[in-house]
Amino acid sequence: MDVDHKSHDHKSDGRGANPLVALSKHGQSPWLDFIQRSFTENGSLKKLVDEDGLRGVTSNPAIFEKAMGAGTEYDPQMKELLAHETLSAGELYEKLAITDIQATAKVMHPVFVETKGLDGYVSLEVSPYLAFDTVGTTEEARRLWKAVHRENLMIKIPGTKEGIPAFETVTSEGISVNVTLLFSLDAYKNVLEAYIKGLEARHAKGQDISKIASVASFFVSRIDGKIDAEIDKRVAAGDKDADALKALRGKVAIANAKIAYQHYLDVTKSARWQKLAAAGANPQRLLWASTGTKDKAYSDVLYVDSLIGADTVNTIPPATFDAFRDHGKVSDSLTHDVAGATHVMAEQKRLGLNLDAVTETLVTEGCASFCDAFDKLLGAVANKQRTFLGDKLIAQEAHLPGEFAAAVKAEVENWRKHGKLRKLWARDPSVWTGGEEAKWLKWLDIVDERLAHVDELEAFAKEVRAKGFTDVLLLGMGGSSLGPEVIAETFGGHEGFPTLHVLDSTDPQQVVTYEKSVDLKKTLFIVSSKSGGTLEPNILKAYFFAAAEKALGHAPGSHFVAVTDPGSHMEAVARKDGFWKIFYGEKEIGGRFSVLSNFGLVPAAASGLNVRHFLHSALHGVREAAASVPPEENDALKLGVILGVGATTFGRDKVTIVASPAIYDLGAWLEQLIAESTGKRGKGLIPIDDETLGAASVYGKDRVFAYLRLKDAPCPHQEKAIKALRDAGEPVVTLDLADKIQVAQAFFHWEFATAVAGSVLGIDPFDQPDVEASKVETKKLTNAFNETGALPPETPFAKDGPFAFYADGTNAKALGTGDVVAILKAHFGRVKAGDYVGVLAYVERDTATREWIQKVRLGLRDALKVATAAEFGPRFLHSTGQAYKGGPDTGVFLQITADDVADLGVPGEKYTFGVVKAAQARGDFDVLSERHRRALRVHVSGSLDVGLKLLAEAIAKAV
Ligand SMILES: O=C(CO)[C@@H](O)[C@H](O)[C@H](O)[C@H](O)COP(=O)(O)O
Ligand SMILES: O=C[C@H](O)COP(=O)(O)O
Repeated sequence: MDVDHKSHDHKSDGRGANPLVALSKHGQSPWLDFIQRSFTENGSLKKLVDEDGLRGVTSNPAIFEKAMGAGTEYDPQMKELLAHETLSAGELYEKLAITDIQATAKVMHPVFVETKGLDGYVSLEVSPYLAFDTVGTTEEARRLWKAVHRENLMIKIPGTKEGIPAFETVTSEGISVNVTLLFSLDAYKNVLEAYIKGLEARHAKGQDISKIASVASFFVSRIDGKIDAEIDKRVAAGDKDADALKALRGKVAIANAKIAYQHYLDVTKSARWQKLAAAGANPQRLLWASTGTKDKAYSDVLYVDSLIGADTVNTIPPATFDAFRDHGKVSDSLTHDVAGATHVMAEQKRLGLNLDAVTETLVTEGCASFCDAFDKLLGAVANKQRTFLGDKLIAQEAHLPGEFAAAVKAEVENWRKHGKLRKLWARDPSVWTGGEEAKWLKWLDIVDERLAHVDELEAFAKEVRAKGFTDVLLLGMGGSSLGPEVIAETFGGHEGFPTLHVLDSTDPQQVVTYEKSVDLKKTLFIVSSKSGGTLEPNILKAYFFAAAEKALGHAPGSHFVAVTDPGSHMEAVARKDGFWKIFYGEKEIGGRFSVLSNFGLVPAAASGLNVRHFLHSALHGVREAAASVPPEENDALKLGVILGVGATTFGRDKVTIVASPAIYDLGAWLEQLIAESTGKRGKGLIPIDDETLGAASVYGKDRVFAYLRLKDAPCPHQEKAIKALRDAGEPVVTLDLADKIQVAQAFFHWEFATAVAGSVLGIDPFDQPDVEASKVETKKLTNAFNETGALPPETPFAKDGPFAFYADGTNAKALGTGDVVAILKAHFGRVKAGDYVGVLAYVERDTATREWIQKVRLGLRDALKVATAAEFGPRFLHSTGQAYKGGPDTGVFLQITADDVADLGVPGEKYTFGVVKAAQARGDFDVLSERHRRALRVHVSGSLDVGLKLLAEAIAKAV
């Protein structure tokens, strides 16, 4: 086509009638099967209307793919849109397409007016992903009809089994439709029937049916493509019917179309139709689509020349349009030799060419190829979008060894081919185990939802500031504390706002340390518990409520805020105690997916973080992971696939988190997300956080490194070590954050990746069966304490100096009764390649103990060449504890408990904080033992400092 706007060289230039113009004299309207922005804008389209009698335009996903997929024509609008809105690739595409459709509709409108609504249409197709979804198609048709808002629009709906009822419904609502992808006579008959029914329904309601137009797009050339190929195959194989078969070459598609037209004529003659016609109904014309010649042996205008008839449309691709202008032959070909067409149809049947099966395949293939084109198109849009947004987005780059990369590619393609990403967003639990997953997916929408209400959080922030609090002390565990902790550690203090502290321990000393670090009279307490029933936040609330009351000299409710799910026990407590405010969480979001809900946002706002800005960054993460961003371009999905495939195919299940110092605490949140979501039923990922990077030689072949780098403040040691790991062929995924605020984006990115990894692993990422198990064991022990005034007695299997050793029978037998070094040697001697060691310390988590545990774990890693986890109880129980108990049986655990220097009472309870912590450690240990894990507990008596020093020395000697 003269897309370059060259002058036409056709018979209207003095060499006779333009065949395109002549078509209308035979009742056929030539439409153009093509759209491109520049073609519309530069006047080329109008020229076709003026000179060639063009009377309509059609588009489809493949056409838009060609238009938008390459070049820069659409860039200015993309940039303009992205400057004002945060859009997914699908939303962006749709806006571009609608602009094109509206511009085209404007050019075609005079035709619409002139032909009194017979022609002048432009078609826009519903998403090809919806081809087998009646409800989705119906909704999308309504939405696009409204969004484009042009009387000369036709919405294109595929004529599949599912598309036809949608077509009938929207016809009855007054929407003009082009039913596409029709290959078989039967499907066409059903479509025409649906059209009539839709009109009848509307007419029965007394509504106008005269403004509805419709065409049925009957595909032609693709039929010959398939049938001819079969003919050629059989002829080449020496078929006995070779001559008869050859006689059908290039004939079946046209014969099929001619017979369809006969059906049209019959129906429009019927009394039923005449009744509608009398009420103003327009017939649904047949539109010949796929009319470009594919086989060079045929005339390049075969599918135009042969299909001319009254009340029909031919949507002609550009090259064929030009060819027809040049040498098309106009006659009433459609009704010519119908008997011959009937004979061809009978012959194809007799010769077993099986047109029915062919047309069925063509529908499936047609839908699939539009999906492929749409994937390509959206991929191109997503790519551009990423370029235009630049630094506003986290940049992800994966460095994977060849085999690993190939397996990831294959799994990503599997997601694309099976539309799994769309299923995930459609909350289809079959993405995981087909269980309860759909009930836990509100985190997918929470950013949009919270942004819509962000002014409430901003008002809260203002009030907190006005009240002059100096500190905010958040009391909560796991999902209710780790997000706030990342916010506190990453963003620090804000001028004029209180400092945020997060307490997630029952260690009496740690509770006291926090109490002393704040001014109780000027502290805002945030009691944070989704379920509202978790032991720790309840007893911490009891403790600090009493302490604040004492300090203030009056009921301290006005200094307390609760964040909890509606209807929880904590809500009742907050009401009873006159809390200043209660903020609600979403019941359909699990704790570890709750950071972008009020669980993260309320403490963020209270500490002065700009929550609007924060949520806006998170929104980029949401849009980047959207259903419309094809898997290959969808970084969050790819990250999940890398983690899942790494574990399932390559035994690389230790997700080693490396984060730049300024965002280091993200690892603590990630640990919970990854471990609690995936570590169950003997499978899962084991997150390894905060393990200072070593040389490649200290690692086994069981790691995937996730490097979260703050672009302008990377750590030189990490940079060097990561480079060395990459060079050594270790798998490394780097996520570059241009700004700390992108921690918000990282939250969503990882939530999404974790959900995807869960799917690859074949588990439900939203439950936590083994966390519950140790809560139950703990409860039994605290109940026993309340009844008897003591925890049930226990006997060590060995003792050495300040150390007493505990284990279940099997473990104790394996470890013997030697001295501390011998026992530890036996314990760590059980570590094999691919295992990990967990050091689980139930002591105060402070600088000294953190340094101690780091030193110990690095010593273990370097000596044993395995991954190590360094955790503090009871905090990790609500985090990695799930995977240690429920995940792969590759953990070797050293639990450390100690005498408490001083204990603290829990108001209203017999037990103390010390008792609770001891019960938690024992509950944890009991479940580890029950699961036959390799677990040893060492209890340190006397001075903790001395005990830990001796223990470190013993460990060093043992390995
Ligand atoms: O369905 C309509 C118009 O209603 C067309 O846009 C239709 O999609 C196209 O003609 C075909 O997809 C083109 O098919 P083909 O030439 O690639 O076989
Ligand atoms: O991760 C969740 C923790 O177990 C705390 O649960 P919660 O928010 O219901 O108190």
